[in-house]
Amino acid sequence: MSEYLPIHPLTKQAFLPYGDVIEADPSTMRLINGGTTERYHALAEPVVTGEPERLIFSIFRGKPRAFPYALTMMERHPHASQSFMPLSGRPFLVAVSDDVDGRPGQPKVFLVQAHQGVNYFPKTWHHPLMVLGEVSDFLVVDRDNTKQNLEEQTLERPYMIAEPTL
Ligand SMILES: NC(=O)N[C@@H](O)C(=O)O
Ligand code: NI
Repeated sequence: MSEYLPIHPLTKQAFLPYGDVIEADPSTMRLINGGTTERYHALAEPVVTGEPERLIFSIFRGKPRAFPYALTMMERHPHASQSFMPLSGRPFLVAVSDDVDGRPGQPKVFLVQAHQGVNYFPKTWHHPLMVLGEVSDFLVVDRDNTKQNLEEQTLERPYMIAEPTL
């Protein structure tokens, strides 16, 4: 029987080794436009290395995952960050791993609230988008020419995720 992984709330601190949390953090807020707009400044920094140094915006329309869900693989993007910001007002799941001699270690699972997004650092092992409940759209910033920026690895053993209580 595969091990069930706990689902953690997403916090900046907990996600620090893996990427940025994109949310309206009051400590980053600056009033602009004559006080009519709150700018939550520099929440994450998209990065790209290696030709073509081209970051693009895309929309991912993801289908919901069925639970209990088996994590059997992880991926990473060596040459760029990758960010996901929910557009459909629903939470989603992310799973990330430390790198262990070039392979993904045991995944950590986080519940991302509808007002939060994530920006994976380059080379962060993560599972492809995991949507909850209904088809959901996400604004994605990552590197063009994804085929040369994708490394996938099967996990040494599968891990299970139970359906999160929202
Ligand atoms: N392959 C692709 O564009 N998507 C994945 O990178 C993902 O993290 O969902
Ligand atoms: Ni990815």
